[in-house]
Amino acid sequence: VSGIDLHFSHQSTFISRRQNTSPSWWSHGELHAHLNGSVSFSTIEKLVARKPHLNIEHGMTAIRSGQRRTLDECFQVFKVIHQLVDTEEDILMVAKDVIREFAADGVKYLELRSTPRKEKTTGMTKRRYVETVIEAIRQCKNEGVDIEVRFLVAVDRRNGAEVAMETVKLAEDFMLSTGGLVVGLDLSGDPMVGHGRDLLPALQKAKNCGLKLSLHLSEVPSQADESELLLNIPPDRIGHGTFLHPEVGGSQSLVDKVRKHNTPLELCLTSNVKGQTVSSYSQHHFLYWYQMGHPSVLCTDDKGVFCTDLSQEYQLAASTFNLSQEDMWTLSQKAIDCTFAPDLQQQLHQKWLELRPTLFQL
Ligand SMILES: CC(C)=CCNc1ncnc2c1ncn2[C@@H]1O[C@H](COP(=O)(O)O)[C@@H](O)[C@H]1O
Ligand SMILES: [Zn+2]
Repeated sequence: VSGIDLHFSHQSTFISRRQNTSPSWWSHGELHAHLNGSVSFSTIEKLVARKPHLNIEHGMTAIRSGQRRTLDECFQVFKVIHQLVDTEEDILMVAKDVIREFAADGVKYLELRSTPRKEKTTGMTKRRYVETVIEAIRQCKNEGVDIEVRFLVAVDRRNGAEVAMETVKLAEDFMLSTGGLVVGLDLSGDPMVGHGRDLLPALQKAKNCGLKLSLHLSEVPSQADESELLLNIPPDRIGHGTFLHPEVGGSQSLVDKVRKHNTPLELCLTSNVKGQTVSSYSQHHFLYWYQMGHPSVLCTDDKGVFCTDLSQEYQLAASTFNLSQEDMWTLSQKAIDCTFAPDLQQQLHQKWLELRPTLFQL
């Protein structure tokens, strides 16, 4: 059975089971979600209706079950979505929809990340971009959506050192002015473009001013030197880390650095399989790190683009690696210790314990 077949069959199991039970599977913390990659089908439809002249169809914004794309093709998808999301109204709608959808999936703690964008044609500035996401988080809170949301400002590696430094300053301003809603900085973007050495001063500055750092590292095989360098900062979490270990062309020295600092990994099964950096679910590096007892957190990456959600990622991990409900519960519980909101951790642990009995009735 190929990974994709597995994916498909689990999706049906997941849907039929979910109809009869509480929406919460193992209680969820989502720590790696790019805002514009998380836009659902129904939100895309609303955006397309607002901008019919763009002639964008849903097939251009999502990679369905059974489909795989090269990394390059995946990054083209983000360009299409960015065309659809280019005003403050769009950002507000997209962010609120994404937050509500994670909540409906049972996610109780969400760290969203997004790259501030300036759009000349609509007058949107990077500052207004971040303010609008913060506004969406506040509105959801006021509307009683049952989820805690924090925000990471993202640096797109393609834009170079100067933009990275500006983004860090913006993130620092918002960290200080939002009462703790902005908690960190993400480094993402096409891993084939740019080099982390140029971004080191900006990342270092972010760390020094108290922003937590989550860096996409070794997402492709050619990044070993960059990872050596960036792991010295050290980051507070690692996105993907697909090619860190020696068996896939990384090195023991990289693994040792990650282990020395006990740096948690954010692992996104569907994203890596559909983006073809991992050949099948069973080959995913989740197993390598999980067997080592290293902190590993299941995440969606881009739930809209990859047509998944966090429950489905947990279900995939459980069936692919033969994990029990108790294992999954522990995995979900340990994710709490990896969040960038230490002020919430005690409260989240309490919430997870309260939800536990309902989860084991499945
Ligand atoms: C192509 C592929 C397999 C994607 C998954 N892996 C990724 N690797 C690096 N950066 C990413 C990935 N997914 C999303 N992003 C970043 O998130 C952005 C979209 O969300 P946003 O506009 O920042 O709100 C993309 O433009 C890109 O900068
Ligand atoms: Zn990512």
